[in-house]
Amino acid sequence: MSNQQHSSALTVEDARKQFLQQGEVPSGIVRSEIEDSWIRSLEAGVKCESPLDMESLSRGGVADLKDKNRHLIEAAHPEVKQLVDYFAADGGLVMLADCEATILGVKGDKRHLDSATRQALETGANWDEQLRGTNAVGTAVVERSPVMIKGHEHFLDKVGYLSCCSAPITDSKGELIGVLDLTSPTDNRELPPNLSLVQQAVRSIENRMFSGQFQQQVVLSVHSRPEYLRSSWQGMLAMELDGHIQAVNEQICQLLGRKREQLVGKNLEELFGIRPEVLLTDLHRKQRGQLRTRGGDFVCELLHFPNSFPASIAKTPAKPAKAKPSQIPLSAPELSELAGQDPRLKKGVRMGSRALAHELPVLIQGETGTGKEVMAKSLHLDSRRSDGPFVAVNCAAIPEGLIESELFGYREGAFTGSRKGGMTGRLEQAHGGTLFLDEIGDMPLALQARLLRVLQERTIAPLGGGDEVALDIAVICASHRDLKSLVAEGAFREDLYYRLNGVCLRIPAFRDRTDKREFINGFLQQLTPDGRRIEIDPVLLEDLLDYQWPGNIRQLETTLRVAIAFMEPDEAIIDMSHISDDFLEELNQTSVAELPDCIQADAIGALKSSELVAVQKAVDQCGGNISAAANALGISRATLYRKLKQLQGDG
Ligand SMILES: Nc1ncnc2c1ncn2[C@@H]1O[C@H](COP(=O)(O)OP(=O)(O)OP(=O)(O)O)[C@@H](O)[C@H]1O
Repeated sequence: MSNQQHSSALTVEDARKQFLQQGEVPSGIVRSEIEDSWIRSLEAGVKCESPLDMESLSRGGVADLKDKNRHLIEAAHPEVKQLVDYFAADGGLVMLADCEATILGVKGDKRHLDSATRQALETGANWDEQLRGTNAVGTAVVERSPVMIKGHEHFLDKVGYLSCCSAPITDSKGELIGVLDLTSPTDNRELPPNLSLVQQAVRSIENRMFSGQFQQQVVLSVHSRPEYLRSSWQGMLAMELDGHIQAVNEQICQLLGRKREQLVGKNLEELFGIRPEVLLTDLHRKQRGQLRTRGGDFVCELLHFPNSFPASIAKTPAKPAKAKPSQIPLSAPELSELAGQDPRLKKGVRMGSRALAHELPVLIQGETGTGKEVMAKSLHLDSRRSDGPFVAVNCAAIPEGLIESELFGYREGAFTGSRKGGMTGRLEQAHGGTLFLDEIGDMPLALQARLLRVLQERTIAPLGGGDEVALDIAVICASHRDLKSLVAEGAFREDLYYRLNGVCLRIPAFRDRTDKREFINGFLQQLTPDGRRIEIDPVLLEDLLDYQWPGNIRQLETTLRVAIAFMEPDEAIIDMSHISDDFLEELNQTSVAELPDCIQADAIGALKSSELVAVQKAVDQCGGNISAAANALGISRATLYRKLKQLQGDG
């Protein structure tokens, strides 16, 4: 009988016994990673027959452990919850461990476990491979890769009835920070632990932590296929506004076929041949950008843009907000500053502030990026509730199935999978302060009725019953959609519309503001990092004033920030050279589009045929007067300026 035939008749348990007796693992029975782990376990002196006695941590010890790993625990919460919902009903457990294989939390159905295992899987128990031998959590820590350990592949006899899958969780530097694990009894044929499920959950956790860590940077979602953008398979890249790459996730390294150190510290342009301001303008205007490499093309979307408010204009409440000690103090401009010099806005701000003072709700309407949320914050900070919390809920961003519990909260045991201790809803969190309901037009109809009742009665009854809680809140709502039309279409309750619409404050689109020039100049100073005095070239400023600004102040902010980032330290004037080609193109289109058709055709034709020579000639003929030359050529000053730059570059 050949060795191979002999060994294939062996069970994993036999193979392990044989290994322990003879010091060699019979071939063909277990995977090489199990064999390696058995050898390590033996060398560490672990005994297969050892009991599962675990030293349990004191309460203080558990609290310290959780505190040390709180970012991981918080980031993993949604995936742990989802896996528990999916997995626990069939006897599965979901575990989170730290980077040393110490359990941070176990959720799910423990009925299938014997009492020793139950105790060994408490928070604080350590599953280091050196102590417990081959096990999914401990072995994943050693291997730094996902592992599945089935039945008697475990080194300890006592856990031979379990099957487990673990995947390591790493931070933005690729360092191990924890392990996620799915465990169930081996005889569970319904839902055996699934390695790809754990890996997918881990990618989502890592991506969430990545986004949270780079609040002051631009964060991009990158993939070769657009359908994978913003998914757990997305590549992620965090960079400064000048394109300096701060961090990348593992997926982008795999997509690009590069190591982390070949990407971090490099410049976007160096890697992808695109200037950051060009990419950012694309992302802003078209929501999507393209990154080209020799290995192929990638698409990207903007996940995060650096936090907007410059400290210089931030108004911070005198006393810290009550909501949570760790909360970042709310900042927003003074109301007078916000209104600027636009008479409609000034009136709106005055009315909004009075409405809140008289306990009336405020409805803010305006196009996207006009500053509805900023306005809500400023109104709150100006109100008598400024010391209380400001709680913002974006009704469009919360999945329909979650919005009810998110808003109204629930009591413990309200439904299967509900959190222990229940959850305080956002309405209750806003008690003593202001509730800001953004994109209220997207609230499902069924919930509109519930919200109406809360606003009428000023009390709230969380899901799952219990006492009603009195609410003292100011309510500000916002929508970029016309709520009146939604009412007419039957998509928004009329009674709620009238209840919310104490005062309707319409923020004008930026292009319609009468104080654009002052606003741009003032805003520029606020955005300038070190108090440097910066001006905009008068030719460029005129073009900016003529532009339509479909993304309103948000788009203006990006444009100015990008321009500032591209100024040399000794430059004091922003001109066309600091503006991306794409955005210049748009400025031109606006200008050319304003010309009569025949002149437009002439201008474009002239430009294409005679090119730069004609440009130089026109400028010379006009004695160097750019505006006059642009007029003569029938093109905008922006285009002319760019052509001149090209000429100078060529010369
Ligand atoms: N008056 C202002 N002064 C300075 N910055 C502003 C002002 N108004 C808005 N912004 C900036 O513009 C951006 C968009 O503002 P905000 O999110 O309040 O707009 P919004 O109307 O609520 O947008 P959306 O409808 O897309 O949610 C933010 O980055 C904000 O900092």
